[in-house]
Amino acid sequence: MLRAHTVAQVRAAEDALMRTLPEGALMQRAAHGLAYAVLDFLGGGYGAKVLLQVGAGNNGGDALYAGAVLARRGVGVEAVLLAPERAHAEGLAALEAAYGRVVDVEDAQRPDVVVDGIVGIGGTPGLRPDALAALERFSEVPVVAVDLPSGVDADTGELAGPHVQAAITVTFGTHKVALLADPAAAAAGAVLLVDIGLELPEAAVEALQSEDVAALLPEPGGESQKYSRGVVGVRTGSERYPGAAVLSVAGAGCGLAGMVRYDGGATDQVLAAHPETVSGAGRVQAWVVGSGGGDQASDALTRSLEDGVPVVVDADALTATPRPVGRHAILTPHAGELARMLEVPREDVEAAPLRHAREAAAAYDAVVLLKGRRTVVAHPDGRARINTTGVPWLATAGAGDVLAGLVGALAAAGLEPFDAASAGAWLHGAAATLASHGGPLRASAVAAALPQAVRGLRTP
Ligand SMILES: NC(=O)C1=CN([C@@H]2O[C@H](COP(=O)(O)OP(=O)(O)OC[C@H]3O[C@@H](n4cnc5c(N)ncnc54)[C@H](OP(=O)(O)O)[C@@H]3O)[C@@H](O)[C@H]2O)[C@@H](O)CC1
Ligand SMILES: Nc1ncnc2c1ncn2[C@@H]1O[C@H](COP(=O)(O)OP(=O)(O)O)[C@@H](O)[C@H]1O
Ligand SMILES: [K+]
Repeated sequence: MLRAHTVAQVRAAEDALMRTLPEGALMQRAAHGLAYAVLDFLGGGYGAKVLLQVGAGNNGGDALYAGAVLARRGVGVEAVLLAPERAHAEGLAALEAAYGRVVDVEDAQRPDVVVDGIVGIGGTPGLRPDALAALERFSEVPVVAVDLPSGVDADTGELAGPHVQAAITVTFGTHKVALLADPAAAAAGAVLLVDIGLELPEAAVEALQSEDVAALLPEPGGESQKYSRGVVGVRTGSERYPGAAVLSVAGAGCGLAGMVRYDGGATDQVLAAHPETVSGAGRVQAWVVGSGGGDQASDALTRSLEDGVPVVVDADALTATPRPVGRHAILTPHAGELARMLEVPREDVEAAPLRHAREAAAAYDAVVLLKGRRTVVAHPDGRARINTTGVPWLATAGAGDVLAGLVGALAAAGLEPFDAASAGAWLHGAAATLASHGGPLRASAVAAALPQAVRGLRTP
């Protein structure tokens, strides 16, 4: 499991560890990890040029110490001090002892990499004008961010004005929430974690990794039969929107549940595309409702909720969902749908997806899966997972229908709603990556790639 912690949690863990270590040891660990990440990024040290942007706090200290390591490896290191009188004194001495140079930003040479040591977990979101001006001098040069891309809100993943756009972020001890949650996570680039030995409490936000998903997936045994593996019922689509039914059944029929029942208005099309589907109502272990359901979505939702089994609620059924609906429901809105449910502007949801998913989970007392580049799965008890698989090509019509069916299959197979939603999002993204091969994809291709994504988890 990849874990992200809040600033308060990180500070407490750092304080506890620092009491057991010689002065400055922790920063040395961080700075060495940072320096080697920069060397990797440069593909070697000798003859390369690095510019450090150094703020007044310990984030700047990390950059200065790393600069000293780089300078000793033959890198030409220059440092711009944004607050010269408050720059980390020992770090600055180390840099100068290694023949790194302090320069005014207008005198700096064009570097191969800018190291952003402006501000880390001690910052207020946004960037001050002097920091912004220093960054703009070499705006086309890739940035390695220290701990966080400066300017983002570490605990929420929200933005408040200008921020660094990094190629990579080298973070220390644990991920910060902003490195998982969009929109800030989109500013971090690839994230590298340097272990500095922190003992951390339960994470504020998690991201499932392949081994976590593998452990959650159902495993049929010799005694299994189709009913014991779980039956997923699908009440999606309509005469007007048969495609949504075909796609949600494609997701539900990924093979992780034992059987798919279809009980909606597009039976002929569903059976033509998926002959293994059983048509008509019957006993199920989870329902999927809403996608392409039009006017019938609300009725399908009401009937499905009466069964007391998990219900995946998508698209047209979302605004008809009672508040609270209860913990057997899994709501799967995109930002526009969640905005309508919470009666807020869509931009507000996009600017703060983690916060809005959590608010909705509390308001509905249900698991909420908010779709996006970084899909958020929020539990009403406050837990949250963020999905890191997928490719932008997945933003295509019908992809959400496949996801709803897949999550329904996992719930029918016995996963808790929170696990079904988060493992479903992971597999959906992994299947999209396989189907894409770096190019465009169709939603049906994502469904077709699901068995391969599952196989990939099972092959050591
Ligand atoms: N503690 C440890 O053992 C370890 C700590 N580590 C490292 O320390 C970092 C935390 O260091 P920190 O607490 O010194 O705060 P930090 O992030 O440098 O920011 C404070 C400075 O930024 C300034 N500033 C604020 N907002 C700003 C803005 N919007 N735009 C511009 N400037 C702004 C603010 O200025 P002021 O408000 O004082 O004028 C203040 O001077 C952490 O992220 C990690 O990198 C690692 O080495 C591991 C061991
Ligand atoms: N920029 C992006 N990068 C990766 N995945 C994305 C991005 N934008 C959206 N997605 C994913 O694409 C899917 C789109 O689903 P949705 O919006 O419900 O489409 P539809 O309603 O047409 O099926 C979701 O799984 C979502 O997480
Ligand atoms: K930084």
